[in-house]
Amino acid sequence: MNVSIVGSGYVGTTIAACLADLGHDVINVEIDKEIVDSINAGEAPIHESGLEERIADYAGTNLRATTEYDEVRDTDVTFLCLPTPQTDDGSLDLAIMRAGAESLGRTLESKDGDHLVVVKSTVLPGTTEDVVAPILEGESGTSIGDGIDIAMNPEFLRMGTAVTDFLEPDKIVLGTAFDDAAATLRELYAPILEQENTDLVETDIREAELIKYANNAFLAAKVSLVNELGNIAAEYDTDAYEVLEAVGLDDRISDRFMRSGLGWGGSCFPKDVNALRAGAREQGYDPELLDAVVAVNDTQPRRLVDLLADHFHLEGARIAVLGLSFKPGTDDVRKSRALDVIDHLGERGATVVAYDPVAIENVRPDYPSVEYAESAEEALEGADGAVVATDWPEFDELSFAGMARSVVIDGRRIDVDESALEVYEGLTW
Ligand SMILES: NC(=O)c1ccc[n+]([C@@H]2O[C@H](COP(=O)([O-])OP(=O)(O)OC[C@H]3O[C@@H](n4cnc5c(N)ncnc54)[C@H](O)[C@@H]3O)[C@@H](O)[C@H]2O)c1
Ligand SMILES: O=c1ccn([C@@H]2O[C@H](COP(=O)(O)OP(=O)(O)O[C@H]3O[C@H](CO)[C@@H](O)[C@H](O)[C@H]3O)[C@@H](O)[C@H]2O)c(=O)[nH]1
Repeated sequence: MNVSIVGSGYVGTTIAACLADLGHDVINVEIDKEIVDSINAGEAPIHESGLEERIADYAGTNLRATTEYDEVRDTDVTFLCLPTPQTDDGSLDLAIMRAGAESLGRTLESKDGDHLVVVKSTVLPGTTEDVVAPILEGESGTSIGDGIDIAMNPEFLRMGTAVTDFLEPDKIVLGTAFDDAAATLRELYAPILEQENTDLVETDIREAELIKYANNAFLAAKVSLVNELGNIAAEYDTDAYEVLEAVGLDDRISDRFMRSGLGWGGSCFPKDVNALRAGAREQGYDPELLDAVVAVNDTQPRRLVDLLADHFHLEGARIAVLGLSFKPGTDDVRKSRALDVIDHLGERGATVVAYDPVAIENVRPDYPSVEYAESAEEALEGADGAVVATDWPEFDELSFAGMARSVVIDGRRIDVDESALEVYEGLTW
């Protein structure tokens, strides 16, 4: 199938490479020329396991990138993978979606033959049908259902495991209004749907939109609950990890998303939970539980810095921050909890020396006063204290020997030889 993908960020690039892997002819339409050049040169524009080799394999054959929307006309299906950020008040900002839909609609005005537009971005119920569809109709002069069809197909991949999550998902959700669109998408995803562990959910467009938010709200709430239980466990001087490992044996609860600590960050949970809260309020419902989910999450970085401050004055102290990305396996630092930790340390007058295996360059421009080290050992050298902000596997079994005082506060539960340290404290254990 000939597929175009508008927006080549974390999602657009990953799904383009994966759809090329499934044998489709794929073109990425992206306004950032650096990303376009990178893909066409066979290089991954982001750090994501399994992406580099796929882009290297398919670039120039069945995977291309361009800044020109015109090439969309040679394809049958277009996925909109554009950002849907939050506004200052937390509500969903659709400005980029609107602009992308306008460009796409104008392009489709001169297309012969049918075209399917699929919203992949995370959007609140009603957005696809009441915002995107009218723009497409207005710009193209073609009615939905009569030349252009529209569908909503939310994406559940995670950063760090994006390629395998896309190729081996638990479920594929297809929100459609017309049978033809569902049939086209079933054909596109056929190799994935043939897998035993992938469920197909066929539903209406608005339900598909809400499934994505409900999914993320559930997972974010689970981590916040686990963090609240962890905070309580620490007050009782008990180990939350032991407690929650036992709780997770109940298959109604499951052992996944049970890691307590610094909380959730990233480009999705924060903005999606906020958009759902704002959307609910707009609909006249007060989402008290989701408000609490965010409130618990917001307290964790400060709690971690408070634990450090119990051992010495932070004013003038040299603190190593291990990990900057919002989770291991990615260079994405959007809403990373590590940045909140750095902010709190800065407010209390500490000097921060930070290390991350891949994310430093994404932090440096916004945090010029932070010192950056080339290894964890270098960051720890001479430091008065250290905090673990991201659970990169390379931090397991790390030597803290070079520290001036080995006071280590762990926000992520890495493997540490506690006996070699003056102080080792976990945020929730
Ligand atoms: N990142 C994830 O893990 C993830 C997972 C599932 C769903 N989502 C959702 O997918 C959507 C995209 O997320 P992302 O993380 O890939 O965003 P991103 O910011 O990484 O990428 C978006 C890309 O779109 C490009 N762009 C902006 N305007 C454009 C235009 N008019 N035409 C063409 N390209 C344009 C940008 O330059 C950027 O490269 C969001 O709605 C997000 O919530 C993200
Ligand atoms: O037990 C856990 C699990 C996760 N986290 C944190 O939660 C955040 C999110 O982690 P994760 O969900 O693994 O990464 P994302 O890439 O943000 O993926 C989420 O957001 C995506 C974008 O919407 C969805 O597609 C995915 O299904 C959803 O898991 C990170 O800061 C993690 O450190 C914890 O603190 N404890």
